[in-house]
Amino acid sequence: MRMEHSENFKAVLEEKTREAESIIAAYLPKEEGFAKELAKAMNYSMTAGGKRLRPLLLQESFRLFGGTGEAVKPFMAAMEMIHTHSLIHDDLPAIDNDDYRRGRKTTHVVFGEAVGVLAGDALLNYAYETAWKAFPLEEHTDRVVRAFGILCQKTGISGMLGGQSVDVMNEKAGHFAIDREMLDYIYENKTSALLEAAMMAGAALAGANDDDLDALCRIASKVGIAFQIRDDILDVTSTMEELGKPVFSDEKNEKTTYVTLFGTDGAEQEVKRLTKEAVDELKNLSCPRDKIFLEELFESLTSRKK
Ligand SMILES: CC(C)=CCC/C(C)=C/COP(=O)(O)OP(=O)(O)O
Ligand SMILES: C=C(C)CCOP(=O)(O)OP(=O)(O)O
Repeated sequence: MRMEHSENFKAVLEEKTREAESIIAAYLPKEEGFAKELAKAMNYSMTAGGKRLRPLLLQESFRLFGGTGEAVKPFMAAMEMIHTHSLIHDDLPAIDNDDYRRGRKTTHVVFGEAVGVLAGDALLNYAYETAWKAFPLEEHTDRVVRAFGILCQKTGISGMLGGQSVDVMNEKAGHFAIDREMLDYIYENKTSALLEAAMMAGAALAGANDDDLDALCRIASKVGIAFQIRDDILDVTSTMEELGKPVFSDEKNEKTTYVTLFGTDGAEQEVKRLTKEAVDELKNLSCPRDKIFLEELFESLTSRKK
């Protein structure tokens, strides 16, 4: 049976999301000068809302390992910039060709395709420029170096971009052309890699050791795959009003997903199994602070309605 979320969890989540929003807002590029249109396009999607999951995970694992200080803030903003870059590019005509995201017309629809491509690129680059601002904020600069390396590695060919490149092949292949091993590679990389980056970078900034980082990587990997499978399920069961993005997008692009391979019930079973494994491993993780919020967050994410 799924855990019912406490009223307290909902209130704490809202408060933490609001805090993440204000931290992100403080690092957005200024809309001025000749490149004003580019900054506007970058900020258009960054300010459209969204769950702010990756900054929340980063902040929470920083807290779990007793992190203090300000260096976590630019990293939180950087995580959301990387994620938002990925959404802007994912929606482009050359990839999913979707017109709505976060309840608004997509960036390329509003600003044109060229500015859409550039806004995605600029956000990815600005993410590193932003994370770099953590150096003067933390006296243990080795921690910042480590977190920075994690961000770079999990975003590129050995992470998100590697996964997305195979997902693009998936789109061209038609239903059932992709087997489970390849699908797991796609989900592990296009989706889990950023959750892993968030949890590992947060813990690295707090001074966690290699074993802790490995454990967080395994946990975030499972949560990420479950999160992506839930996204597949919502694509065929929810509505555009609820999600703020088009439904049946996977079908339109003839993508193989957990739903096409195993049906909605089979996909649900996988979400439950992965969530349980992630929560169990989190319970076994030894860290100085309580893990209750994170456990409830995992449960809420994988059973989410949007
Ligand atoms: C570098 C790029 C472009 C990365 C994209 C990463 C990603 C997880 C996109 C969303 O996947 P999706 O297409 O399954 O989800 P949605 O339903 O949100 O479009
Ligand atoms: C990985 C996937 C499924 C892309 C959407 O991510 P989110 O569902 O976290 O999107 P926002 O809330 O940030 O808009």
